[in-house]
Amino acid sequence: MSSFRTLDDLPAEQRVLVRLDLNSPVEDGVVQDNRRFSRHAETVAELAEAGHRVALMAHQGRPGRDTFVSLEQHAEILAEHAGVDVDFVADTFGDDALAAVRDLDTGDVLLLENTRMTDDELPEKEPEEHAASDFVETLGPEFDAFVNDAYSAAHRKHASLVGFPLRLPSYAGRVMETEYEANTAIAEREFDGDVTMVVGGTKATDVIGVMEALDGKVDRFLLGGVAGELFLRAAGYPVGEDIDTELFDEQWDANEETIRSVLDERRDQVTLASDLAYADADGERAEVAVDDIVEKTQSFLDIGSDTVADYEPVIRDSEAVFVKGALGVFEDERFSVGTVGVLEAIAETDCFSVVGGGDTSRAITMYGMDEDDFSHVSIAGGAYIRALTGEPLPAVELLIRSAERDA
Ligand SMILES: Nc1ncnc2c1ncn2[C@@H]1O[C@H](COP(=O)(O)OP(=O)(O)O)[C@@H](O)[C@H]1O
Ligand SMILES: O=C(OP(=O)(O)O)[C@H](O)COP(=O)(O)O
Repeated sequence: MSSFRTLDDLPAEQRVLVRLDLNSPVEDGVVQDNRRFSRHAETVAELAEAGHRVALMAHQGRPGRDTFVSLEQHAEILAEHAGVDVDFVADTFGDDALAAVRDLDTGDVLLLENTRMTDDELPEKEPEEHAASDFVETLGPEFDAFVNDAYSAAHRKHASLVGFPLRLPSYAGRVMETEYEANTAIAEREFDGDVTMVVGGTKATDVIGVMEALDGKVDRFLLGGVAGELFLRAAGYPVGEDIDTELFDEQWDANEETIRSVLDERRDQVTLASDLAYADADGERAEVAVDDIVEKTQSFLDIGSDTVADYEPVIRDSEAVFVKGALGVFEDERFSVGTVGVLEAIAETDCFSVVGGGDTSRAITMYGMDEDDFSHVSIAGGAYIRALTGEPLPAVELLIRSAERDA
């Protein structure tokens, strides 16, 4: 079977360009520490200790969102976890970035600015087009090798993920290697009993896009979060439209056809919320049955308690449960009932369980649950459900192409 090279194959004393996924929750401008830092720190420490000259790239948020911030704080958090100094330069591939890269000595580590701050990074394009961008053509020649550790971003065809492997000998970092192996093994597993997928979160497009491809693998989908509201909207309920957010209408336009087709063709496999929660005039959690919503006047921020009670027995009767996305805004305790209720129900059973996503997996630690009660907790969300379909991840394919080219 074709495979990629790992750090075990990396020659000594390289100038290495490394892609991490440090995309993190940001609260009031403050980047929140999470498992992505501790996991990537292992790769960074290994490269520094081996005496390579290390320049790191990563993205944070999406342009236009509150989470789209500089990586300056990320350098400090990563340094603490890795136990090595991590310098930061507020530039992606301009003169300041090139000067800092050329200044690297053996064992030094430098973090470049948020890759999404260069226009060349987004949107999705073919690898050949990205490889010909100014970003890749300028930065690439400064290095001997490219290491991709960003498994959780490997479903994206962005310049920093698929452009550099066409220019440089490329290797998988330790996180890429272990997450790829774990998620591939999970995708290949067969289950005799029912397989349930809990679908929520804000990145509805990522999950809705793979629901059809998971046909035959997943018996039942339990819906919540933004994705769940979009399904309720398709079923005729006046929810899932933007009031103060930009989460719904754009994703509705992109996914309406697929949602309607999923509902037409496999309505009995999809369970929608029967009630939703919102903040009332006093700021208290209030719940309403979806049948009683006549007009959309407020934002819904969680599934309701009756829905949690509907979902619990389905989880108890499942042989495997996959979670992608939170069922509500669990960071606010008032709206944690759905996410925590469902995760606790999973933890109490002995079913095979996987919880994925940078944000969603954080609920486990935030609410004092034990990670050992789940079979696998992945720092990847969209990449892990794409892997479940058996479809290749673009950035992984490019690592394999690089190994084949240099064989
Ligand atoms: N109804 C909702 N409205 C707004 N945000 C929601 C809602 N339900 C869940 N969320 C948010 O979804 C986020 C997780 O979504 P997403 O980024 O898609 O997942 P992950 O990063 O875990 O892959 C959580 O941080 C939670 O606050
Ligand atoms: O956090 C990520 O994905 P995830 O939320 O599916 O785990 C990745 O960093 C990809 O980020 P993106 O979904 O803005 O391209």
